[in-house]
Amino acid sequence: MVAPQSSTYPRTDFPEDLECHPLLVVDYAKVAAGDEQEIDQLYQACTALGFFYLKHHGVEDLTEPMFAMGKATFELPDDELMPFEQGDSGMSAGYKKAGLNNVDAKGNLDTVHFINVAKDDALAYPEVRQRTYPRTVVERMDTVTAFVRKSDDVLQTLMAALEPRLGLPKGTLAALHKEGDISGSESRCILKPAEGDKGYLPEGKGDDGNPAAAIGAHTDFGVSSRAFFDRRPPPRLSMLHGRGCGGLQVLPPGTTKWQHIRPLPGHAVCNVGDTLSVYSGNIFKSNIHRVIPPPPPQNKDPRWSLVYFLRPGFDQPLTPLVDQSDKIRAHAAQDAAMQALPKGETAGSWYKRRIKMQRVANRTGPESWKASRGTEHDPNKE
Ligand SMILES: O=C(O)CCC(=O)C(=O)O
Ligand SMILES: [Fe+2]
Repeated sequence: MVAPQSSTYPRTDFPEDLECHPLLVVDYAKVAAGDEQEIDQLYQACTALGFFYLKHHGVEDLTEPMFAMGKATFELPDDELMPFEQGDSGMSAGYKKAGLNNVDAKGNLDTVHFINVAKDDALAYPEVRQRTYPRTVVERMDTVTAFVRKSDDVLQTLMAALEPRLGLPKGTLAALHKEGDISGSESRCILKPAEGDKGYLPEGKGDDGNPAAAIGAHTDFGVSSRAFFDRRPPPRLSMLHGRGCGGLQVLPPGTTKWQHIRPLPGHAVCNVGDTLSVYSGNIFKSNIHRVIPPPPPQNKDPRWSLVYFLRPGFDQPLTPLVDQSDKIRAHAAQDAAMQALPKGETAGSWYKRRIKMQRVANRTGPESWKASRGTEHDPNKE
């Protein structure tokens, strides 16, 4: 069945009867208005799976122009795109061509294209703070700037609402994610092309004989709002927007079975990433997730998604905020993953190592894959 949601994007529906992992729903408008019950719900989501749906977030009208920017970019010929490829040195901003990242220890290749725009570049435009971008991005920088600005505000508001629950003084988390400090914060438009389309790559075979992932199992770095938070360190908060296409899966703690996240119209999927989890002393969870080819009939469609990743300034130490909160100190003291955190990491060193080690060009064997995960210190994660 073709869902009549967008005249420019006909697609099939996510299967109604497919079993999915339920997520708590958080109403952004209520959190922003200081509704204590809603903030409790947000706190609960961050301490359990670290993933939740976010509604009434105000980013709704900014997503289709971002997908249009992505479409124009991915249609460019390779000789125009490749000069902006993110490269093998640990930079995320830029174009990432499908097939240049690994998705598992075996060395299978990813099948998705990214166009990542650094918050630093979007907000400072026309000043170049990290790098330059293809003309399709530059021509639409006002679109990108609006999306980055709004998404960043949403995630900063959520973090600020959580500070009292963590026992943190007001403004502690904002200071770690300060505008103007060079960081890994970025917008990301993702395309997994349909079979036969430009840039399509078939998935390889995993160890279990099933198709390999399109994006391998990982946690996010900071805070994501794609539909919202991801799992696997480095730290962050993210916000994810889809176009109704499935394929995102989570591996709930203590289980071995990957579970689908159902795409819900108008809802972003948000998740806590590694940095926010570490700052909280692991009170908040950064959960492992991945993207697989969407369940039929959506496996015949192109898969589009859009994420905003909020990540701390590169120079910020990556360590639990034990001096600012007794609650965090007490939690970190009895948390095995926090005790095993590598010393001397910054948000930047953690992030760059992970980006770098998932690149095919830097693969030495299963150990380089492991070094890209960010969870190697954590006895509770694979
Ligand atoms: O496309 C998605 O649904 C998830 C993407 C993701 O997890 C990521 O880019 O970190
Ligand atoms: Fe992710």
